[in-house]
Amino acid sequence: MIFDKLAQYDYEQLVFCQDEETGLKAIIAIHDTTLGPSLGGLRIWPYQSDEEAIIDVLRLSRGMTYKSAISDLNLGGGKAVIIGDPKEIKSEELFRTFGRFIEGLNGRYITGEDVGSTVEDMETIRKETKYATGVSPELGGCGNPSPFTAHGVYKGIKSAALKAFGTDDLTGKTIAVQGVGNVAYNLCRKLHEDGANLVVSDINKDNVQKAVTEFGATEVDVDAIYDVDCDIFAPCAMGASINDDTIARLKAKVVAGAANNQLKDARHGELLQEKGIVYAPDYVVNAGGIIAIEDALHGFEHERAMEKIDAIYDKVQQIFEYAEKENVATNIAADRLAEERIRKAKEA
Ligand SMILES: NC(=O)C1=CN([C@@H]2O[C@H](COP(=O)(O)OP(=O)(O)OC[C@H]3O[C@@H](n4cnc5c(N)ncnc54)[C@H](O)[C@@H]3O)[C@@H](O)[C@H]2O)C=CC1
Ligand SMILES: CC(C)CC(=O)C(=O)O
Repeated sequence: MIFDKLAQYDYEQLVFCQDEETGLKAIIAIHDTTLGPSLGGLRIWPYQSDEEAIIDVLRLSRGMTYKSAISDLNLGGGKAVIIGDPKEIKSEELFRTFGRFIEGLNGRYITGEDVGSTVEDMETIRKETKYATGVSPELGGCGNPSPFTAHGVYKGIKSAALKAFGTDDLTGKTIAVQGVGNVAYNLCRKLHEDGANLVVSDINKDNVQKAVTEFGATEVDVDAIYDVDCDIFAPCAMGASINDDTIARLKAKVVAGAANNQLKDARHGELLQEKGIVYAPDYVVNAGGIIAIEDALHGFEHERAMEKIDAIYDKVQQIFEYAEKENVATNIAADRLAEERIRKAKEA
């Protein structure tokens, strides 16, 4: 059954890591290393079952293959999950044990931050392996990738706004932001500075309060975010938030945000298109973090990284043009362009 899952999207490797003493239960998924070593963050999450964790890490690792391919990075797709509540499970020894598992893969998988993991955690893992990124500038890293991701998402939102509204000026636009964690906090600051009206939801009330106080955001209940009368919907929490139920409720003309795997299934990109909603594919607009991390692999230069992240704006336009020309939904257009790059690399 596991092999059927791996064969479905041609995953290379799935690694289960267990350590009784520290309580470590981790899974590393390596989807594709055609373009280079697999790189993707570590998610720490209290999955309800092993099955749920496997599905998440597989979906996330495949997304990383496409993200690096479309972003012109020489990296493959991988991701890791640790099963557990990040507020309870963390310890130096747990991360060091995990680091030794990564070291055992000899560079086939490089880790970084995702939901539940921090710069400090990466630095602990780094004590056991050099294949841990997103570490502080003193250690040669780019630091927390979230502000870089936020910058790319901001550029992606503007690019999608140009397509939907004929202008990328966000002044007076109402933007509903689902989840105001590390990435969305930085994103909200930029949107607020541009004069957008923010409506936010989060299961974490402290995060909501910060956005309300600092950016004048309006709070809505977690489920009510889909019904907000807004111009732009920015999913910045967990995956699969764009599905049959929510698409029917959305009033926005644009969907663009930080979350990985926003579409429950590929067909939901087509449903958005049918509804006249401009969708900026998730892995295109949220690539700022991995672009900064990749830059740091060659000696981090902030300005150079920001320039590469700025290019997300044009990349999104390029995808819209391809989608129009080929008469396909924007998520399909992005997939095809990413797959084309991988195919060419295989043939070379
Ligand atoms: N941190 C990064 O650089 C990157 C993050 N991403 C993706 O962006 C998303 C956000 O990442 P981060 O900001 O780093 O994580 P985070 O954990 O700091 O933020 C996520 C926020 O979403 C909230 N949340 C969870 N479930 C929710 C729900 N049902 N409704 C509303 N809020 C909910 C959490 O309470 C938290 O505040 C994730 O999908 C992540 O995989 C993608 C690329 C890079
Ligand atoms: C290390 C991260 C910024 C890369 C990643 O996992 C992602 O983009 O989702």
